[in-house]
Amino acid sequence: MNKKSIRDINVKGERVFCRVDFNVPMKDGQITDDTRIRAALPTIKHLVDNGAKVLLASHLGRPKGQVVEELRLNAVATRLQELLGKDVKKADEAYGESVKSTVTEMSEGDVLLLENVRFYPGEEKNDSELAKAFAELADVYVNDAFGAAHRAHASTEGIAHHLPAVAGLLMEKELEVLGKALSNPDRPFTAIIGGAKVKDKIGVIENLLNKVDNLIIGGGLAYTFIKAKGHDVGKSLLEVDKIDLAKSFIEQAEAKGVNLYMPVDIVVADDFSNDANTQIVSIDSIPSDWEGLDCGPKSSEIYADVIKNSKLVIWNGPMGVFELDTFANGTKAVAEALANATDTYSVIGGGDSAAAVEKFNLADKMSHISTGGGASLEFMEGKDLPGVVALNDK
Ligand SMILES: Nc1ncnc2c1ncn2[C@@H]1O[C@H](COP(=O)(O)OP(=O)(O)OP(=O)(O)O)[C@@H](O)[C@H]1O
Ligand SMILES: O=C(O)[C@H](O)COP(=O)(O)O
Repeated sequence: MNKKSIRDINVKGERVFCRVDFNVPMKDGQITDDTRIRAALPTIKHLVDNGAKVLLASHLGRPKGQVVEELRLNAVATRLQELLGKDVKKADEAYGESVKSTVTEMSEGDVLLLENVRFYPGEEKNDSELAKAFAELADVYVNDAFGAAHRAHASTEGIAHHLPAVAGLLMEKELEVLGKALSNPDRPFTAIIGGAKVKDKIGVIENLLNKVDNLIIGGGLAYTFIKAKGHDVGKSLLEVDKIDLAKSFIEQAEAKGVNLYMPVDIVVADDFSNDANTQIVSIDSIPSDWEGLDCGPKSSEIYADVIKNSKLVIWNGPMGVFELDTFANGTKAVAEALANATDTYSVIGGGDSAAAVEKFNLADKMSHISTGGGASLEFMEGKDLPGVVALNDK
């Protein structure tokens, strides 16, 4: 990474404004998955152990520039305090006079969690006044929020123009793993792209077609490819306006010598529910009033074989509607193949693929699970992430 990190600077006695991504899933005021808080601990501990006064800032949800009581960071502060094993103070604002006076009273090694930065309209507008107000609280800016690095917001981008700005350890690790995969991959290199729609994955397929040896297409987007091959898809998810694009991806793969794998069989259902009637059919015989909701067992076997013979696999997007157990087998088979492939370095793009490996209790068997859904997708598309670009070069 050509950006400075907290390892390159001395933080003793410094007030550090550290942007983290504590955008954790919540239900009835309780955190249902604290992975993102755990992932930020190495950076927070580094800052604490090296005598910084640590101000943590994060968004939670999408409150759209106003205070939403359920989206306060109080539960996050409590969980962080448990995980860190030391006091974490929580401010009810993210900047301003009362926060400033709290910061004045901080000692080296103290941790203060600021309020949800998206309570302020200036955050998502990347308002320079708000960025300055955040910067006034601190001497140094650290960005450890890889999950929000694709957003050019006041606390992820704007503030970096007003303070010395470096990456945290999580940010550094994410960029290192994903960066190596895209620039200098161990081969054979396989990408597995699933999820709902072609539309959301155009950029990533385009970019990866120039880099991978194998491309596996699954999930809802596979049906547009199956249609492009000339088969009827019944009531399955189909993006009519993307059929030509799918055709061109199939042609490009051939021209570039990329092995393109699509489902050979699928699980079709007469209803989008766990109790639907289902059957396994070959892709050339999808019944007209049924919809495909998962890859079939033959497809899973082929995919598992490709995975086993790969040195590096990047996975983004589930193979079927894994949230419903009836249609989770294809996604589970891919997760299990990755878990069993001990010579394969497995990188899980965040979002639903990360949720799927958690659901199947296989998270600890993966080499790297990204904390960023949208951010890892944009990175894999080859886009610059504004929250990274704004940091100081080495
Ligand atoms: N055959 C299918 N028909 C309809 N929906 C499907 C099908 N296969 C997968 N899905 C749905 O696609 C959704 C995931 O799609 P999405 O494109 O958001 O994936 P992702 O990129 O992993 O997620 P994120 O955007 O959170 O990173 C899941 O909710 C899943 O149920
Ligand atoms: O959950 C995420 O992907 C990040 O925290 C970014 O959240 P956002 O999509 O609301 O900007």
